[in-house]
Amino acid sequence: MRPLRMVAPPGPEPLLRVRDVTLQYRSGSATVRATQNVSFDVFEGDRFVLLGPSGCGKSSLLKAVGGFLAPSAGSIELAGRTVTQPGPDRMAVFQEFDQLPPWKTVLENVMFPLLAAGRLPRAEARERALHWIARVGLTRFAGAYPHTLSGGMKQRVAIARALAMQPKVLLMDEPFAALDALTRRTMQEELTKLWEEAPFTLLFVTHSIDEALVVGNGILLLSPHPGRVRAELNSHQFGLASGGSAEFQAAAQRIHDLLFDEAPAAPAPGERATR
Ligand SMILES: Nc1ncnc2c1ncn2[C@@H]1O[C@H](COP(=O)(O)OP(=O)(O)OP(=O)(O)O)[C@@H](O)[C@H]1O
Repeated sequence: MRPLRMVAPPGPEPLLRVRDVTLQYRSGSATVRATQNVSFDVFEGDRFVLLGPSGCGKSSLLKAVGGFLAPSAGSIELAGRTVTQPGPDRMAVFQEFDQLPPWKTVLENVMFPLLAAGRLPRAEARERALHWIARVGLTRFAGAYPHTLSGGMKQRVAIARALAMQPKVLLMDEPFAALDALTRRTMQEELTKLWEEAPFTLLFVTHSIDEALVVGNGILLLSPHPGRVRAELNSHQFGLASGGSAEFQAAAQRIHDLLFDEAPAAPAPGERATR
């Protein structure tokens, strides 16, 4: 299938520029190729989703943007600088609930990166952390330890901790995948609301088509292992309320077909086929 791409409007420079990135792992004498020649741009304030089947290299791409995995070919630039190592300008939220040190309270967890990065003196770090804890609705739990919180609450702490750092880009790797369906929906809603209150730039990995449509304003579809770009779609018209609509269902079906090669990919309005 030929990849589809949005017709790029002339505009500002991308904040994140990923170009022809091939990622591979070496274990002993074997080499595992995770992605091949993947390119995409993320602009400031985008909610950009990487969507694809298990093993297509979504997490590896996020790791590479995070600076934890060097491309074997291609380049990654953030704000015009080549990414070569991790940095506090890229904070990550993972799926695992144990990403919060259990011996630190919610407040201490959110303050920790601010202090470790030397961003703020303690009093200001505390004030900033309390602000973000309030933004995610956990003020009453500021003194609680992670083991006393539900999965959704732990993810909210992780989001507060990341956003308190005011990263250039927030990296989220299937952050809601381990939650029950209702909580997952609530978390998608809360994340979207946080973004609407004060937009940030998001790079979000999921293998749920519905989640991609709700969370993202742009979606990169990746082919199965090793991941190559299959299509890039605009999804800004969808919010949580549109979940059951015919338009939403049609978009979900179209993505499904593109991902699994089950229908000829006639370009939709605003898209064009490229090589
Ligand atoms: N540390 C590693 N060492 C060797 N191979 C790895 C490593 N991490 C990932 N891989 C391989 O790279 C490929 C891409 O993995 P990755 O986790 O990036 O995919 P994914 O799309 O995020 O999958 P999932 O949705 O299942 O998390 C897979 O074949 C995987 O087995």
